[in-house]
Amino acid sequence: MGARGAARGRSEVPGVSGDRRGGGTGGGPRGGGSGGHGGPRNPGGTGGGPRGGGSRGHGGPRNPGGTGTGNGSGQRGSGSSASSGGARRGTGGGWGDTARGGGDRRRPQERRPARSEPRTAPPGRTDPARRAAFDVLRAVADSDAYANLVLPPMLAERGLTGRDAAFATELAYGTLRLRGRYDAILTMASTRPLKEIDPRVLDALRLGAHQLLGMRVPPHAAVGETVDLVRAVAGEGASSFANAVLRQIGRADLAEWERRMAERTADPLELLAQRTAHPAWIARAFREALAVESTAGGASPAELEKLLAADNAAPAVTLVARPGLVGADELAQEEHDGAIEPQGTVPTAWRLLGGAPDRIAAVRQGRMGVQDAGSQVVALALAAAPLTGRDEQWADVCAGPGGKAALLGAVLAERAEGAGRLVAGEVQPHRVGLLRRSVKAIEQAAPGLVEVVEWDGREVGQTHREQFDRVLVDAPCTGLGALRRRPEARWRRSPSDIPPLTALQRDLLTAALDATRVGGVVAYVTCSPHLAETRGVVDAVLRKRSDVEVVDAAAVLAEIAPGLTDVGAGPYAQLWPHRHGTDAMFLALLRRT
Ligand SMILES: C[S@@+](CC[C@H](N)C(=O)[O-])C[C@H]1O[C@@H](n2cnc3c(N)ncnc32)[C@H](O)[C@@H]1O
Repeated sequence: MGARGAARGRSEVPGVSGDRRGGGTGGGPRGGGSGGHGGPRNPGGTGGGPRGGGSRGHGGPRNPGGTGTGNGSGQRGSGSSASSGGARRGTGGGWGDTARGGGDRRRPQERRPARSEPRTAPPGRTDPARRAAFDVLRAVADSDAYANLVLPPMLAERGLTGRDAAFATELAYGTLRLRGRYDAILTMASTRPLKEIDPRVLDALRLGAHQLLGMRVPPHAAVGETVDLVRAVAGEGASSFANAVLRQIGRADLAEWERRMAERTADPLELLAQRTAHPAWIARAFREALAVESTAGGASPAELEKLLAADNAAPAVTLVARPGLVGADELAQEEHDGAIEPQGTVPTAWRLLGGAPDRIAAVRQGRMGVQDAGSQVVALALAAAPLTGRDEQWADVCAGPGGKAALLGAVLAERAEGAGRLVAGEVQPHRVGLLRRSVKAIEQAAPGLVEVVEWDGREVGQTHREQFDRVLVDAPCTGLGALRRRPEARWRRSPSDIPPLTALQRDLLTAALDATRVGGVVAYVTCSPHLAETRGVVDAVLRKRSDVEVVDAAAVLAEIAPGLTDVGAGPYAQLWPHRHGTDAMFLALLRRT
């Protein structure tokens, strides 16, 4: 298991008491998000904080790279600022002084504190929204916190709502997401190497850069407020330095900074990675995966750019209507009321049209849930893969927090008419708790159908030898396919995370195959397109076995979601945010022979 899997305890951030455990994933990578692509209750993976308000409408014209500056990563959609988004766009379409309201309009040098003031002012001395964004960045850096778990409780505890909450959310998430781009610009604008800058000052500079280049905050406000923040957290000397650097950044627009980046960076991939704010190793891994998974015989640079840009845009909130638990009439009524619309390609998927998901009764009751459409369709594919003989004993080997288990349970309840059993196992105790909550509605509709267990999935081959007809391995992975949901995730990962994860993934897949009866089907799923975690794992396991055949995943997907085309070269399927509007889910379907 990876290093970040462990529980992370309570927040030490001032004014935050939220749980930022993130959950880890065994492989830890996805943290709170790990069930991200699956979990109806997955706070980390589904974005947090006000949605909509900040995300739409302020990336715009100043962002020619097209990478957007979407705010929250989306799936949760608290709705608290959904309506404020339009208002915030206001006259200039940016986050101007007028939109922010209040605040000291004097020039930075006119706002120097009196000599008697302490060098480090207490929180609250600065603009509260900017201070909140700053504290989130510090929590991410210092305590390995997950931004989308830290920010919402911080906003609540500090009484930041509406526009201020949306501003803080966009500022924190946008800065975290685009950190690589801003660091490249800061390197050019600063007289000091970044590694010699006080980390607190560097985070504030990143926030300032995002206001200047990504949020269309008027330069005097972006610079002045950030300099105040630096003064409050690091003292007068640091504030002069910050003032000089931010003024330098404000002298050029993003297009000009990108032109300067291009002058300094010879490697086109590294330049693209910088412009789209991705670590170069991730951009390279995506390029390789696109090349292998492309039916057109190799990915074009333009397609890679689209993929990287898609990571920087907040995804729409997608809901799952769990079969048998939500009727067509009820869905039609919600659609008629303007609450949802069909997602378009995945039959169970619905797009939330604003507000918080729990405004919908079926969501409150667990009959619907928040779940990426890609997560839905891979679970549906396991349920639809052709199979002869008995079809009532199913298992989900890595089930927490339970998004896919709930969908599988609903399908099985409909299909098996009382005879079915879904064993949903998870290794982390607190995720077992989340899993129990996720399947509650299934339990009510079909008592006894779902059995939730705490287990190490690597052992199911021995403990449940050849018992199951269908088995899901939704493996712990790097989560590189869901970066759009987790602002800081791309900077946390490193290539060294891959080997321990792939070892775990191979073990889990091997165990799942051993736990499947002859003729039964296993779905191996990751929300990462990294070839080492996808084909690499499946091929390595298949090389060691002669009792497995590959089922054409694209053909199964074509049956259940005909609109979902271009899913790769086969026999596996790879979904992509820029092609399918889903997380980058990988699916392999394997039959025991
Ligand atoms: C990708 S998540 C699963 C998401 C889930 N299927 C859903 O849709 O909500 C992977 C899960 O595997 C769990 N895990 C990691 N190592 C495991 C192991 N050895 N046995 C069982 N579960 C494990 C992690 O704790 C994590 O909850």
